[in-house]
Order: sequence, then C-alpha cells, then structure tokens
Amino acid sequence: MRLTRLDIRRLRCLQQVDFRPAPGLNLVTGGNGAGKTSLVEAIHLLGYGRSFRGRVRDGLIRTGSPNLELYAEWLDGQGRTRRAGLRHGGSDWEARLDGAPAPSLTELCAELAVVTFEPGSHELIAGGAEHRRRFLDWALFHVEPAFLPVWRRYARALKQRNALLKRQPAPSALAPWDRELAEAGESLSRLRADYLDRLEPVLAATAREFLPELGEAGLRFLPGWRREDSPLEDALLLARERDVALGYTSLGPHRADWRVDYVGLPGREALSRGQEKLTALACVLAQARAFAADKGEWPLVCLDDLASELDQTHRHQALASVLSSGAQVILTATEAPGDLAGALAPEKRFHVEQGQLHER
Ligand SMILES: Nc1ncnc2c1ncn2[C@@H]1O[C@H](COP(=O)(O)OP(=O)(O)OP(=O)(O)O)[C@@H](O)[C@H]1O
Repeated sequence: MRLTRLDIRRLRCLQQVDFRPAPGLNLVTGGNGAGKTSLVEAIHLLGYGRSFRGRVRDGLIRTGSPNLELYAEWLDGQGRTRRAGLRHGGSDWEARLDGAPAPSLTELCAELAVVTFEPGSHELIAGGAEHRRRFLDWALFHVEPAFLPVWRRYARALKQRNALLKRQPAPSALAPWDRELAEAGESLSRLRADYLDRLEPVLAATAREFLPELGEAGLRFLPGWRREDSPLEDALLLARERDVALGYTSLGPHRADWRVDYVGLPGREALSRGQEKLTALACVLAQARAFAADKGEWPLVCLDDLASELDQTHRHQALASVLSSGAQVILTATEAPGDLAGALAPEKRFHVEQGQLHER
C-alpha cells in the first residue's frame, strides 16, 4: 500500500498538518519536541486504533481540543484509491471508510497495514509478553481471516469464566466455560503456532543481515499452557481449584508468549541493549516481509528516530533492505543523516517545527 495523503488535525502539537508523502523514502526532520513522533503516531493510529504511546484518551488529542481528526488516502495493491477518515474524542469516535460509515475501528485498521519501529520497540524483546502477543496478533489479524472470530470467541469465554471465578463457584460449575475456552483457545494457538512457523525462516534471514555474529535465529512459541503435555481443556480442569482461589484464569492463550533464540547465545538475557534493538528491528521487518509474501504488497513502514537506535551500518542495512523491496518508508530524525545518498536518497524531505510541517 502507498499512502498519498494524510491530513492531521489537533493531534498533540500538530494543529493542522497536510502530509503528502512520496512512494519511496520520506525523511521527516525536526528538533526535539517538534512533532515528528506525533506524525508517526497519526499514521499508527489509523493502522492500530491506538498510538504506540498509549490510547487516544491518554494525551493524543491536542490540549484544549474536544477531538482529533485524521483523513487519509492511499493506493492499495490493485492501484485503487482508498479513503479513510477518523474523528476521535477519546472515548467516542466516528470513522468513515471509502465514503461510508465504518461500523468499527477494527474494520478501518484492517484496511491500513502499518508496521512501526520506534524507540520503545525494543520492548518487543525486553518487555512483557503483551507486546509480543500484540505483534503476533496484528499479523494474524491481517493475513488470517479465521483469526478475528476465534480471538473474539476466546476473549468472550475468558471474560465470562473470569467473572464466574470472582464469585467463588464450585469448581464443577466451570465445566461449560472450560469447554468453550478450550475450543477457541486450541484454534487460536494453532493459528499462532502456524504463523510463527512461517515467520521463523523470514526472521532468520533478516537477523542474518543484522546480527550474523549471533548465529541462526529461531522462534520459540510459548502457548500459555504446557501444550505438549495436555490439551487445554485438561489443563483448565487441573487448574480449576487454583483458579477459584486466585479468582482468575491462570493459564491459556491469554498468557501466550514467544521468544527469539540465537544458536550462538544461551538466552535472551545475554543480549546487549543494542542487540535487543536490532533483534526487535529484525522482527518488525520480518513481519513486514512475511506480510508482503502473503498479501502481495508491503505494509507502510514507519521508522521513528532510527538513528538514536542504531549505528550507521545497521541503519543502512535496514533501509536498503526495505527500500529494495519497493516499500514506502517514513523515516524521522532530528538531523538529516548525511549518508542517505544513491539508492537511499529520500524521495521527499519534510521538516517539522513547532507542529508545522514544511516540504523541502
Ligand atoms: N496533548 C497535547 N497537546 C499539545 N501538545 C502536546 C500534547 N502532547 C504532547 N504535546 C507536545 O507535542 C510535542 C510532541 O512532540 P513529538 O513527541 O512528536 O516530538 P519529536 O519531534 O518526536 O521529538 P523528539 O525528537 O524529542 O522525540 C511536544 O512538544 C509536546 O510537548
């Protein structure tokens, strides 16, 4: 997909910004606090329904304004122009897709595929499991039509089982919910495991470009219970008494996780901070590549403040690898990097200052 237009109104310091990116590399420069990340957050919001810095109600709307507005146009894989608009007031929102009201933000996000690497992205490796589950589920949401209904069914059953657990039921009263949770949970785990199997060789190839010294990268799926020992329904049965005492469901796909292991390293703890960041970048780019292989088009790639995360060699490698595939990239930096030339020369340059965007 290729973003051709993004109008931003009242998002953080961006009162009124009209962004017209080029198909390839777009460089956005600006000093600290100028609004570069806010621009990336606007794109991310359309693709995920939230910012990577939190929900809309957590400060994304310009102070003193009742809401923010976004309007985007992009070309899809068939060259058709698509349009989306979003007005978000924090708790209430209104969205339109191709001129018609969008019944849910999910529907809007399904149309605009965006991957983002930003200074917080190393959490994908160093942070809690929810970051990695979100990463996994984003990909499945886009490439696997069976995913969303199964995920919703699981979330509903989990909510109901947890509500019941809070009332300290007799353990046998959990049986119907265990069955429902287990059925949806087994399907969800199969989809996640299959996706990670497909992603693994793509990640290994990407990691080889960035971190060849660590040896082959592999992915290990942790489904949220000892899946190799027992089906989920049996595991839930065995956990009933404990769950009643705890008041919540202690195992299942809502506790799933995955990790990257390198042949040359004994464990994740052994990664340096720079290696964590490079591994996170390899994961994000591998996900974009796997998406392109499945869907026949690249997601929009946003690289916020890449220079603060990576040395010049790795920055070059990452950009060269993404741009050679024809992806559209939005790259932000405090200063224009002096080394972006030849195949890495930006097609368009923008500068943000005090929330105003200028094309250079
Ligand atoms: N709700 C808000 N209303 C108005 N201004 C806000 C709001 N939230 C944040 N800001 C301001 O918007 C700016 C946000 O800047 P942003 O994070 O996009 O900067 P940046 O160019 O990425 O900077 P850096 O290089 O420091 O990361 C800051 O100046 C901040 O004070």
